[in-house]
Amino acid sequence: MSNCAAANGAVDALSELKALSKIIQDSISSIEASLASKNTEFPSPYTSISVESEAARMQPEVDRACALIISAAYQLINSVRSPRLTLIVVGTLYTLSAALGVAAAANVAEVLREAGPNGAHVIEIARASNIDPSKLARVLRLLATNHIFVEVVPDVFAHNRISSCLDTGKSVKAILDSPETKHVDTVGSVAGVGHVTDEAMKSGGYLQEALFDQKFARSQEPNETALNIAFDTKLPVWEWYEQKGNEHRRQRFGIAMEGTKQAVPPNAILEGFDWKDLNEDAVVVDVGGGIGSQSMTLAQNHSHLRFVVQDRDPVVKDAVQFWDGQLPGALKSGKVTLQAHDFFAPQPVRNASVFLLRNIMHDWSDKYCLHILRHLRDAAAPNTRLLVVDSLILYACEDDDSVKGIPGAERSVPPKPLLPNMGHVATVPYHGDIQMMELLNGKERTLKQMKELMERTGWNVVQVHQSLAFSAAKVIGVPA
Ligand SMILES: C[S@@+](CC[C@H](N)C(=O)[O-])C[C@H]1O[C@@H](n2cnc3c(N)ncnc32)[C@H](O)[C@@H]1O
Repeated sequence: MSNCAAANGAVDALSELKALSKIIQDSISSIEASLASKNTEFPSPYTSISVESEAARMQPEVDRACALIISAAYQLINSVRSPRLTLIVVGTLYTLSAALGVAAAANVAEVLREAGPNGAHVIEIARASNIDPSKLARVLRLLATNHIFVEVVPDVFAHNRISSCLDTGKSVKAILDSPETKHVDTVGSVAGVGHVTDEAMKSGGYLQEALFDQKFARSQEPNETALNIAFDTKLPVWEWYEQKGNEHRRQRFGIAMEGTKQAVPPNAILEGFDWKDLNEDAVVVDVGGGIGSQSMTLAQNHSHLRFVVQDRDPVVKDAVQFWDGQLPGALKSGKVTLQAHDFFAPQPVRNASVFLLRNIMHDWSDKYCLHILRHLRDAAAPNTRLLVVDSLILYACEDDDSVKGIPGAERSVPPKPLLPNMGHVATVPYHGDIQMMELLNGKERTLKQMKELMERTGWNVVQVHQSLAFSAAKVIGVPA
């Protein structure tokens, strides 16, 4: 058809399919070579997840090859599948999110772990949550069809590698005895599934209404969003979390932030910034630090640093349990301080070596980010550094206007015919972008947009650390 974009070189269809499959084949060969040289194995889809079994994927060259395979394979699927069918598949993807949410809420993963490798009949699985087995079977079958769980024989389900990540590690009895503390002392990825398949997905159902509403459409306010329509509230999400009846959601969200570490190399915060070069007792202020999951990783790896984790008062209270459980003594020793602080008020810490803002800028529209950054600039000493950790969004096309000249700002270009932003493998930050819009009128930004906000508030960008993963890119600023 003549009115389709002639983008990406517009080669003939079969040549494009061959180019994509060559990317896949070359990447598999590269994985094979890397693993042979390090004597490691690629994890089977039928083994449970563990830190050790993810070792292969943690090798940068394997990670890069996996990224190319994911993008090329997804592009290949969309090239060969009927386009009308693709729209139906994408339009009904919410059923997959809903099914995942049900499986997590019904503690299916914990039941199956306790049942062992042969799995369990759906009647037994459903008993633990007292839900209808025939309906649960359909939910699990949709998931198994999408490679989450395995249907071993009709109506009998067992774990695979992906479904094993839905396991909190707690016993079914412990969860049923205290459902409200299901996520406490877990790695947080199941809490993350709960967050995205509950308040986030439900808000997403009202995105059209929010974007076409005359008042909400161009709003920068955090309480004029799809979430406000979905949950019939006038409160911004943070205050809504603090309402009676929402305690479990607030606590789950805090633990879900700990879980975001699992979506990237778990120690991603350690990379791209010279933490070890900071002086003994240098103060890192984790602004809007949640329960302090990033500071926790830093404290566990850099014992010479001090941390002030700031957040809203109820979150700071949740944080005490987290620190006492994971790093006993840190609070008592004074190495770590938890502080209730509103980042729209003047910053009380004036001797910070680092102001860390992780997953904060993306929560807020430009108007509010400028306030946050100005308060930090006002409290900065000459040698204070601002470390913004967020996703950096790329256009889905080539971008001649991108930032140049700052160390780390240049991006490598993927082989054609992959999209310049790498396509599907980089999709999570784009999901996050829409999620920020639904929940808060926030957004993920390009490096150029981030740099502009920092410069308008007296911060010069001096270094960038790129990452395709969600919330793992770093932008480092110094006082101008
Ligand atoms: C997306 S979470 C990020 C948490 C943490 N930085 C991390 O990456 O794990 C955003 C945090 O900002 C906090 N927050 C929201 N409004 C705030 C405010 N006005 N002052 C301080 N913290 C706030 C929320 O309670 C939440 O913990």
